[in-house]
Amino acid sequence: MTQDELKRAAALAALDYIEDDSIVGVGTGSTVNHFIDGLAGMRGRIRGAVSSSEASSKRLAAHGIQVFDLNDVDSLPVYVDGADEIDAGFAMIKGGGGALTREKIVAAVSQRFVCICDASKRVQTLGRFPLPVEVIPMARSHVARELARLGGEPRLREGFVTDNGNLILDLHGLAIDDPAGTEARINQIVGVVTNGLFAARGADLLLLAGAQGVERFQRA
Ligand SMILES: O=C(CO)[C@H](O)[C@H](O)COP(=O)(O)O
Repeated sequence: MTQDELKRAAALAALDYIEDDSIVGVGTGSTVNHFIDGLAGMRGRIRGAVSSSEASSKRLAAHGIQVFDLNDVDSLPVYVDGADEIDAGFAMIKGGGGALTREKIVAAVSQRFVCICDASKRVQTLGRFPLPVEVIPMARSHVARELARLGGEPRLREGFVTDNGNLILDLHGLAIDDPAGTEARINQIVGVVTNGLFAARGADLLLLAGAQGVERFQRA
């Protein structure tokens, strides 16, 4: 199977966790695009979705799925999203698509985070994938200097502006032994909106697609 076929298999497995009459939290990325396409088949059974990006909102709307403003929703039973890396403790690096801040917000109001991935995303230690950090534009150089002090090499994502009008610094070469500590530490730098470590609020369920099919792992 190709990587895209594996992503699709993981995404479709997540449909098992969607409750009738619910509003679904929806992430961003190529794996989630398969999930949205699958969700279209449940259109009459769900109330709609809360989306983590303009791209996902557009795709949901194209399928006739109503997109709710998060401010009009108190809580979501399930949030479905992909990841760039996930470790054994279900901490993740996310934000390869630059939607990390809205993803973190929607995940925060969701009762259950269902992570959908192909098997290549599972790692021993987070950090081979560059860690995205969303930054207020005027703080770009200050934040880059502070990130460099942590030991990594920050690189501006050229030509990219987030849905929130901010910039992304991708932090290369940082071995992340303490995901929760690193997440908190980077978020304390003035000018950082948030970073792509999802450790304080990691995944609850991992649907991992490999050659043998989709394996389901519940967070201990
Ligand atoms: O965090 C994300 C977007 O901001 C994505 O979930 C992550 O980048 C994985 O993407 P893909 O499903 O395309 O491999």
